[in-house]
Amino acid sequence: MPLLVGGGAMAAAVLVGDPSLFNVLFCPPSMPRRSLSLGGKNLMLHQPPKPISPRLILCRSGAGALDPAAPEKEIPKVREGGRDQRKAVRIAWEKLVRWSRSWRSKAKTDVVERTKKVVVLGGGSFGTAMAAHIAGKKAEMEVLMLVRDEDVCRGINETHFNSRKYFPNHMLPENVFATTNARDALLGADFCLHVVPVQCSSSFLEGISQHVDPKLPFISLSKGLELNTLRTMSQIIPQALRNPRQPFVVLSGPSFAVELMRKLPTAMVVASKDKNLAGTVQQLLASPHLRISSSSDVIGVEIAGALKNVLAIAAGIVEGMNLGNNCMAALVAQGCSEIRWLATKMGAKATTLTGLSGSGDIMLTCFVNLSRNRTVGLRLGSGESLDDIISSMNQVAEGVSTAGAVIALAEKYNVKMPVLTAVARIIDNELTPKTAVLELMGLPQVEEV
Ligand SMILES: NC(=O)C1=CN([C@@H]2O[C@H](COP(=O)(O)OP(=O)(O)OC[C@H]3O[C@@H](n4cnc5c(N)ncnc54)[C@H](O)[C@@H]3O)[C@@H](O)[C@H]2O)C=CC1
Ligand SMILES: O=C(CO)COP(=O)(O)O
Repeated sequence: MPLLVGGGAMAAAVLVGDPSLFNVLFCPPSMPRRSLSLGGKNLMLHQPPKPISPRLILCRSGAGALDPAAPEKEIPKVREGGRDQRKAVRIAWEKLVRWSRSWRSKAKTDVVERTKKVVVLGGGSFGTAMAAHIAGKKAEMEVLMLVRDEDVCRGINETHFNSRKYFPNHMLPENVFATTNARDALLGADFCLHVVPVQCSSSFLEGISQHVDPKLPFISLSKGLELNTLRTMSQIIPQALRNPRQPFVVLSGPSFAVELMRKLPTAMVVASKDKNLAGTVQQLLASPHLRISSSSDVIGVEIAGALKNVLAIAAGIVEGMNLGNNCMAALVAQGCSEIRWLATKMGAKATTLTGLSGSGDIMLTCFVNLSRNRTVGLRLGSGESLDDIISSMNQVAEGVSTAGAVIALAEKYNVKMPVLTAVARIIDNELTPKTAVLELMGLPQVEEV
């Protein structure tokens, strides 16, 4: 008969299944009972033998938890060790600080020094936050936002606020300006930040391509896949500009615009096939409150950033349906696996998917209410229709369009993606959230891969 060690809630939950299947090994001192009544049966609870095999410890943790008679005289020794340990930790920290200082002393600052103008395509939430961030690096730098709306343009130039839809409480630096004229915006720019939603990026860029210098580095911040073509931004930008050599960098990671605007500590990653360009953009963007890592894994960063938005919708649905924390954790873990399966088949590195653009952004958007994609899911899970949700939103939720593209990609690469497919079916109004959950729970119990 199997031995169940521990008498807490987890053990009780296991026993509820079939108490007769277990012998219970009870761990004092927290539950000084000798018997437990479950399902009408009285179970005998045994004191653990001493010492107990660690293999038997199922549901208690913490040093000495299973040894109530741990000798008092050992305590001073632990305290001695504590002092030594604190010293070791201090030395390790000091080493880190020295390493960091020497690294910083070697860090180049010439990129910011020689940058005179940055153009930001897109005057929405993230475009505005990034414009303010870069402008904050050097007052003499001109940061020019290309926007569509004349009122927004006037507001930025005359009052230094982009307050029509975004950031009514955040004054922009004096060196942020706006224009509705693409030629003026792009003329003489050293870098271009692309922050236009993915689905309209291609037509938008085709319309301004005649003003784009073929050597102008494009830094893409848009996260998603184009619905019918399944293209990522690293494909959309050079194709729309008809220049396969347009310098390209993708910038991604956990970064809500509002927190960047408030200068809260944030970390992102830049990825480019051109290592020098990645390093240059890293220098351009890094600041005391924004850490920028670099990578060469463009496809990994792009796919992670696009798919996390679909997973965030799923997380919102779970929240909206009140399915609990166990369900949320299981769903997000499964979603992470699905993203890894697809992305690695497309050539992404597994390490990218556990980094800032993968796990980092998944944690942020799946678990934090500021996410618009999660909010879409939450409202779907609470019973609202997608049409009502979309028509009441004044900002983009990229996961809605990307969901359809993901399923086509999954088919192309022959990857099973139950959670992300369920999101696409719910968005297409072909499945209710409740049926989706029942069907997902009924899938075969398979080996973890
Ligand atoms: N807001 C955030 O916290 C973050 C957003 N992003 C990504 O940045 C991209 C943009 O997002 P937001 O700025 O937040 O969106 P938003 O909805 O706040 O703004 C979108 C901007 O794009 C413009 N736009 C829309 N359609 C257009 C078209 N056809 N042609 C030209 N411009 C058009 C709008 O006028 C608006 O200025 C998205 O791909 C998003 O995933 C990435 C990280 C963080
Ligand atoms: O990508 C984001 C943060 O990293 C923003 O997420 P949402 O588009 O869901 O708000």
